Amino acid sequence: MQVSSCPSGRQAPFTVARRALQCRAVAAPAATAATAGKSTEQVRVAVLGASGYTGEEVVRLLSLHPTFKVTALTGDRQAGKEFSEVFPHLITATDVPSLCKIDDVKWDGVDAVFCCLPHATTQVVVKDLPQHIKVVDLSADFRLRDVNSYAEWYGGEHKAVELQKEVVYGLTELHREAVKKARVVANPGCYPTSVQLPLVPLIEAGLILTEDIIIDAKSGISGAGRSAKQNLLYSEATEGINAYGVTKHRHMPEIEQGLEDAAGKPVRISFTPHLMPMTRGMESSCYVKMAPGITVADLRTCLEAKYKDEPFVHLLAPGSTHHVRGSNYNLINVFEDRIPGRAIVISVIDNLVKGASGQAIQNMNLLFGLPEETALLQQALFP
Ligand SMILES: NC(=O)C1=CN([C@@H]2O[C@H](COP(=O)(O)OP(=O)(O)OC[C@H]3O[C@@H](n4cnc5c(N)ncnc54)[C@H](OP(=O)(O)O)[C@@H]3O)[C@@H](O)[C@H]2O)C=CC1
Ligand SMILES: CC(=O)N[C@@H](CCC(=O)OP(=O)(O)O)C(=O)O
Repeated sequence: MQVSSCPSGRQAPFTVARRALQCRAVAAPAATAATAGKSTEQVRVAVLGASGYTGEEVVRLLSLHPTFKVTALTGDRQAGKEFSEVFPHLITATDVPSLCKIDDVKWDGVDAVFCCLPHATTQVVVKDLPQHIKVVDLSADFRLRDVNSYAEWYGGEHKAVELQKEVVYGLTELHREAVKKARVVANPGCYPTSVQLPLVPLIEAGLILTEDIIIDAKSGISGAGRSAKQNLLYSEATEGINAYGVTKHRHMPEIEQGLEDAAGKPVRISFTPHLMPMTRGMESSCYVKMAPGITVADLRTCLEAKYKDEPFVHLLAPGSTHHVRGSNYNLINVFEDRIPGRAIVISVIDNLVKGASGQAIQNMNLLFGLPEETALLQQALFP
């Protein structure tokens, strides 16, 4: 099967084109932001749920953003506190407002909202935001197009059915053009990001079969958020690996929605997530069956062609969470299985960055006409 005109074979490291893209992004002037049709120097940003892990990560990454200025931060139990009291490590984030309750935010002083609230809480908040505000929602509340599916997997009726119809699912590399035109973006879940980025192009190209996809995924503990839970106690999470949500994790319908769009037919996956004794990082090992006559070189050629100009997605050995820690990168690798006709696709991200806050900023940059990479080109922290 003809899959691409790109050279196949070895993993391609950075290309000249990518380097040029990255340099351009760093030099981008702040005055290019456009909001509600008018040019503006700064975009005023509210982070809802800023006392949680993803909210903190948005503020940390925005400390290097030339255009987005934080003008409101909310917390629930932590409301009333200085942000620096809750997160003393953010040395330069001293000019940000203190944490307030959502009801106390002055919305006419806000152009953009990063919504980092728990799911179910989010729908009611986002639905009532003034129309001039652009929103990237990090929760799962708007990710499933089918509100009945939402009710089934999240255990409650959808509370913003009309708004759901206009929301764009923002897996940036795959939905960039739709994101640019959106007002409200549903930021993908961390597991769905790590799985869809490698598998969607392979399914679209007809290179892998959709009948027999097995995903063995692992997440760092920060994936569960900052609030106290018994299974997250050091004594119960360290020195062990815990499979959870077996056969019923709520990221399954989200992954299937993306793979079904790519396949044009129903897809059922086998997906098992594991809680790993590490703070950050996510690794998804995807076991797939190749279409007749297809080789691993074809899979690699397809992914190289798809992502050759993308700043954040790279085909690179060997696929360790150490290589993406604190960064917005997704590293993918493809191996030939010992069982003939099968391949193993490994994908790693940082759950809090490409899996949440980094991708949210990537999407928000697009909503305001900014270079997508703005404030996101940090390399991974290693070791
Ligand atoms: N952690 C991750 O890796 C990822 C998380 N997500 C999603 O992002 C969202 C945020 O996750 P995360 O940051 O980890 O969660 P956290 O538990 O760390 O933070 C939740 C935040 O929401 C606030 N909050 C909680 N309940 C309410 C409420 N009833 N009203 C108003 N504010 C409230 C908390 O305030 P306070 O602490 O002051 O009480 C806190 O600021 C969730 O929907 C999560 O599923 C998505 C991808 C990855
Ligand atoms: C380790 C851990 O508990 N991870 C979370 C996923 C985090 C994420 O992306 O979740 P949302 O869909 O809620 O946004 C979980 O499995 O529920």
